[in-house]
Amino acid sequence: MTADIIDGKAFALGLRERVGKQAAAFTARTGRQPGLAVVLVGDDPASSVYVRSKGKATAAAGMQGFEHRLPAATSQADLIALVDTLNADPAVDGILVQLPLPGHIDERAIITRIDPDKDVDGFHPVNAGRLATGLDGFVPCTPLGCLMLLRHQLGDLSGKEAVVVGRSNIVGKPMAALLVKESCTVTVAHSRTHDLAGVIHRADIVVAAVGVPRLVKGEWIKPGAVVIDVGINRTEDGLVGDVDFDGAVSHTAAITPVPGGVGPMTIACLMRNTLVSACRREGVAYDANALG
Ligand SMILES: Nc1nc(=O)c2c([nH]1)NC[C@@H]1CN(c3ccc(C(=O)N[C@@H](CCC(=O)O)C(=O)O)cc3)C=[N+]21
Repeated sequence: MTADIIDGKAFALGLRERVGKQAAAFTARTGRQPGLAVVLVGDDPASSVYVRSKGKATAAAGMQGFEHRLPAATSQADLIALVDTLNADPAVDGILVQLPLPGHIDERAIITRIDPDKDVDGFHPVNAGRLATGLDGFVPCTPLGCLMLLRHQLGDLSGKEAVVVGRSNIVGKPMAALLVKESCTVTVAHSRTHDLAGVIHRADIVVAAVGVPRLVKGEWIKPGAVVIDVGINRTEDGLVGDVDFDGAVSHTAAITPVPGGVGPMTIACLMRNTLVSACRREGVAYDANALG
C-alpha cells in the first residue's frame, strides 16, 4: 500500500490565502483590519518561535497583530489586568495567551478571564460547552485543523470508527467532540487504556495527541486507516510525532508528517478564528464554506 502523505503545510497555506481574501473584504467594509493580540509571558524559546510565526501569519493575512511580551516574573494580577484591557479594546477581535504559563500563574484563572467571544483559541469553558452542545463558538485550532484534513482526505466521516489518543482539554477532548458531531463512533484512549494496540486496531481514523514520541506503532494500525499525528516531540533525532511514522506509513491510506502536518494547520485555523471573530463582532457576513 502506498500511503498519501497529507501535506498540512500546503493545505494551511491555501486556507490562509482564503482567510486573507475575506480579511481584505472585512477591512474594506469596516475600515479596520481584524486584530489578534498574542500574549507571551517569559522567554521559553519554543514558545517564542510559535509567537513569531503567528505574528508573521497575521500580517500576511492582512490582519493587525498586537504582541505583548511580558517578563517571566509578571504577577497573575498584572496578567489579568492586561487581559481585561484587551477584552475592552474594540480593535482586538482575538486574544491568545500562549501556554504554558510560568508556574506561579493559575492558567485557569487567565483562560476564564478572556472574553469567550474573543477566545480564538477556544480554550474558555464557555466555548468548550458550546462545542459540546452544538452552539456557535470557537473550536480549538489544533483539533479544527485535524478535522479539516480528515474531511479533505475522506469526505463524509459519518459512521467511521475514530480513536483519539489523548484526553487533553486543548486537543483530545475537543477532537472527540468534533468527531461525535461528524457522526463517527468515537473512542478516547489515554495513558491508562489497557489494550491500546487493540483499541487502535479498530480505527478507521486515528488521531494521536499524547505527547509520547513514536508511541503508536505501525502494526497497531488497521490497514487503510487515516492517521493524524498531533505530536510535536523534540528528541535526539529531531522533531518526531506520537506515531512511528516509518513503521506506520505502509499500513495507512494517508498519514500526516511531523513537521509539515498538523502544526501549520493550527496557525491557519487561528487566522480563521480571528477573521470569524471580527466578522461576528461587527455583524459582517463571511463565507464559512471557504474557511473549512
Ligand atoms: N494559547 C496557546 N495556543 C496555541 O495554539 C499554542 C500554545 N498556546 N502554546 C504552544 C502550542 C504549540 N503550537 C504550535 C503551533 C504551530 C506549530 C507549527 O507550525 N509547527 C510546524 C513547525 C514545527 C517546528 O519546526 O518547530 C510543523 O509542525 O510543521 C507547532 C505548534 C501552538 N500552541
